[in-house]
Amino acid sequence: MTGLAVEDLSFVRGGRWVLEGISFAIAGGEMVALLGPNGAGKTTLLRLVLRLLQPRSGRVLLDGRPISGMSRRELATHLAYVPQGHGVVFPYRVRDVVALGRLAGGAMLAPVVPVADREAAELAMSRLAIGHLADRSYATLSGGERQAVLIARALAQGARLLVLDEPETGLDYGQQQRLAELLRQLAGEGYGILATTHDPLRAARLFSRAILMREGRLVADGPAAEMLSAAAIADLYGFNVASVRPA
Ligand SMILES: Nc1ncnc2c1ncn2[C@@H]1O[C@H](COP(=O)(O)OP(=O)(O)OP(=O)(O)O)[C@@H](O)[C@H]1O
Repeated sequence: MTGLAVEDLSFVRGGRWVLEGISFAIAGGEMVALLGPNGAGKTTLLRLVLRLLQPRSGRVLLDGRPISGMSRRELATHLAYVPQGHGVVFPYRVRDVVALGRLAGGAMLAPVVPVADREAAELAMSRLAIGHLADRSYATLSGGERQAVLIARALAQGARLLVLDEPETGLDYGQQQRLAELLRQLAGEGYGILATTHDPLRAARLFSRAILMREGRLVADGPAAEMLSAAAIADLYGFNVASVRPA
């Protein structure tokens, strides 16, 4: 199948099963939220999908091919990662950070960035409406601006599956709305989207599907509005349903 498939994935860390028997698939056009309490294994799962960790058993496939047999370059043509914007910060110009997305796809480090790569970077910046930031230092940007730059970098990469780690963290309300609109548009164009989030009420509105994890296991997978009912949220995070306010 096209898209991402995770098959019976398990991972052991320090003699402890951190993930067990995780299976799901994401097709182009799907917007999938990954939720679960702290320590549920969400980051570990993303790192396995990105091949930054090796599973104890099971496998990850992209467009039907196991990622274990792909070169880094091939992997980057299928899948782009948007980390949290407040990680390590380099004092590069924004246009150079976005152009780095092209390097992931195998463009050569050259004194002059090839025209096609420069154009892909410019297109991605205009898509995110950050052209005015092109010559600013990434280190001086706000959290929301950094998030937009990292998404532009992922789009410049050309991959059709986007994996985002808590993309709304640190964004104000307006920026959250703009991010939501952009993700919807991308899904409408056939991008597959997998994002971790700690906000089930927003996830229920924004995402078409939700995957819920607890203690290293997948406990539910289905339409977001259905999976993230007040009762389901209370059960997942372990508190009284009466304290969940409607969205
Ligand atoms: N580097 C590490 N060394 C040892 N244990 C780790 C390490 N990273 C994560 N863990 C443990 O693995 C388990 C899964 O962690 P993971 O970070 O995947 O969870 P998470 O769902 O992403 O949590 P959070 O919502 O807090 O980010 C947890 O029990 C965590 O303590």
